[in-house]
Amino acid sequence: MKIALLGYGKMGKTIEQIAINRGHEIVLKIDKDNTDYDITLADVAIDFSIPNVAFNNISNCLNNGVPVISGTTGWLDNFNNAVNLCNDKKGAFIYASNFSLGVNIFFEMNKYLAKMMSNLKQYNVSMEEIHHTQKLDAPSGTAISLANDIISNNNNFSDWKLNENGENIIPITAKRIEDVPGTHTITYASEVDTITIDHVAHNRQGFALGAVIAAEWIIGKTGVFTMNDVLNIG
Ligand SMILES: NC(=O)C1=CN([C@@H]2O[C@H](COP(=O)(O)OP(=O)(O)OC[C@H]3O[C@@H](n4cnc5c(N)ncnc54)[C@H](O)[C@@H]3O)[C@@H](O)[C@H]2O)C=CC1
Ligand SMILES: O=C(O)C1=N[C@H](C(=O)O)C[C@H](O)C1
Repeated sequence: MKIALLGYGKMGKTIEQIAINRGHEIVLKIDKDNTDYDITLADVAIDFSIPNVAFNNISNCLNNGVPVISGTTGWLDNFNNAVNLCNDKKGAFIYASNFSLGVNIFFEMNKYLAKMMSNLKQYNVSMEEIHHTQKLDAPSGTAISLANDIISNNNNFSDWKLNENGENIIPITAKRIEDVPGTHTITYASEVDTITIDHVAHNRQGFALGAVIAAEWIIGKTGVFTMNDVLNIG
């Protein structure tokens, strides 16, 4: 498979190693100094870039009939536009706030726990995410997915806020610490006890492998998909 890497930073480079080990060819490595390219050279594109260029990258792929996987976070104001463009062009597109198998299992655990806690109003939920200091967005895309899944599965919470508490609000704290690949913790606390679940990434390999598996899976398909479709969980 001929792969275009849209974004050749920490994730782009990790994806490159895994893709080559799985027998794929990297035909384009695009970064901020190299944005003039012919996307039709690729069978599939993998976008791990920056929030304000992700939608342009995705649109360019969809307008040229190239299936696209995007892991870039912080651009979701344009998500519905990407979905509409994909449907108009009969293209293929997957966005995931987190491509790792472990986090996708964690997403399911979070939904299950949120549902279980729905009748237990004595518990307040909160979330903490920790990432490296170069991260541009806060809260993380993964934290937003987790919060939205709690809201969909638990009647006690209707919104999330960064560093803000309030009735029916899930407060999210974002910490930035050198070299942390990604840690997410969800806490339900009552006066008598605390229940905590967490996911700790040890490196970026899990995210990158999931993105390459998604790219392999999407070839020949039409539509907007999620990692649940790829991994067949949930
Ligand atoms: N969904 C997931 O599983 C994961 C998502 N991420 C997200 O992926 C994104 C990238 O993360 P990192 O690789 O750690 O960041 P990074 O800062 O190391 O790399 C970003 C790259 O984007 C490039 N870039 C800038 N302008 C561009 C343009 N116009 N076209 C193409 N590339 C351009 C930069 O030159 C750089 O190479 C972030 O949004 C991060 O939150 C990161 C890890 C996992
Ligand atoms: O920027 C990162 O590094 C990560 N970003 C994603 C997010 O915002 O959730 C996924 C992962 O946690 C690493």
